[in-house]
Amino acid sequence: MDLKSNHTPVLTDAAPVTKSRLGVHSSLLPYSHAGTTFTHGMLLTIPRKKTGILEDVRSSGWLDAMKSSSPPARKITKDVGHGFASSDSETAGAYFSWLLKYPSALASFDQIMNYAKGKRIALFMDYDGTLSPIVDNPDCAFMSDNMRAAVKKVAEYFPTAIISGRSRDKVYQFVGLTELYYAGSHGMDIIGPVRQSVSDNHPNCIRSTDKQGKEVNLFQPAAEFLPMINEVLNSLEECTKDIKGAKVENNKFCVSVHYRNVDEKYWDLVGQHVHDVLKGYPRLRLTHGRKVLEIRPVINWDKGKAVTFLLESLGLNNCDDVLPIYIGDDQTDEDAFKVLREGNKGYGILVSSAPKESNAIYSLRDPSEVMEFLKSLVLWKSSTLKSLI
Ligand SMILES: O=P(O)(O)OC[C@H]1O[C@H](O[C@H]2O[C@H](CO)[C@@H](O)[C@H](O)[C@H]2O)[C@H](O)[C@@H](O)[C@@H]1O
Repeated sequence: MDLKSNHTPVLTDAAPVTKSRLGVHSSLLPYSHAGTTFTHGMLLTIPRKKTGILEDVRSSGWLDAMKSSSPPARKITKDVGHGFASSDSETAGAYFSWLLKYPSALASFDQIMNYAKGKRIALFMDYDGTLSPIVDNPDCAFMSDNMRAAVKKVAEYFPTAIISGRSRDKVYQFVGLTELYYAGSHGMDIIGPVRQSVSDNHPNCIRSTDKQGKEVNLFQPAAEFLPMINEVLNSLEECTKDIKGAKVENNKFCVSVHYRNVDEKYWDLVGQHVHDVLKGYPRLRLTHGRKVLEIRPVINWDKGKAVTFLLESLGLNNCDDVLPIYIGDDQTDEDAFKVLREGNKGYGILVSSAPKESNAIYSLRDPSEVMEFLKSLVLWKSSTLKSLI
């Protein structure tokens, strides 16, 4: 099948951020959210990425989007006494104001658990920037042993899945835990438990076996794009090979073009090459991640749909006694936050050390806070279970 045609490729952010919070049931909102109004002086200016038709790199403003796509590593510095170094009090002030809108999931832990009482929690997490810190070399984004132990423990108590932009195999190599469910390629490659109703509803869902020989449902809604993705991967590798620091990553149903290690004066060149290659592939689209351009098939599927798919596979979708929690740091995670927010289903938790607009309800500053949150979930659950004995 020839998937090419002559339309203009579209440059999109993964999810437009809904500004209104009224769609969220008040019982799900932290106290400071219900009808949040920022008083004068507390207003934040949060940089938004540009969206639009992919035109010329320099004229369309998407070079700006490339520039603003990842907060500097240490924008907010911790200090033992009050949490921030005094030298950056303005940044710290902006962060604290932002926390009023996206309260810390650690500080609000009791409130979250209050809502979770009597409910079954299902946990979904992104990988890069959530379970592992952002590093310069994508091949070295290792998870710490402590984080692995925390994820392993949490998965003993709650159904847990990782939904990553990476290939499913790659994220499994990094995490190495058999007790989780994995979705790669931004949710376009999912292994979930066998459930007949799910395979009946999704034509591309087939019965398969996982690495341990266990029967599973394998769902790859973009399978037909594989030859096209491989073609684009080769072209992108070829045209960026002379740009120092550029790296093209094969994420199976998606391709990432990293420019984190490219001298800023060549970023537009990276963007222009991606643009030129994509001109011939209108059925592929481009999104911005953290110092990365992500190319993926134009299909009606994203991390939000992957969450719903996994909930269905686990027999947990549309159940009043289920509380899904999704933790992620990147633009593509917004789709998942949105699904939970709009369906009044559960909590999105944004991992960010810098203020940014999000569909999440809570926030955590960095992967170390994610680990604390996971440990707190385990403690809460084990003490709840003990109290029942
Ligand atoms: O959905 P995710 O699991 O968050 O995947 C999004 C991208 O993550 C990776 O890139 C990011 O992390 C790298 C390692 O820390 C970093 O070097 C890079 O700058 C970040 O953008 C992954 O390598 C990409 O393929 C994913 O698209």
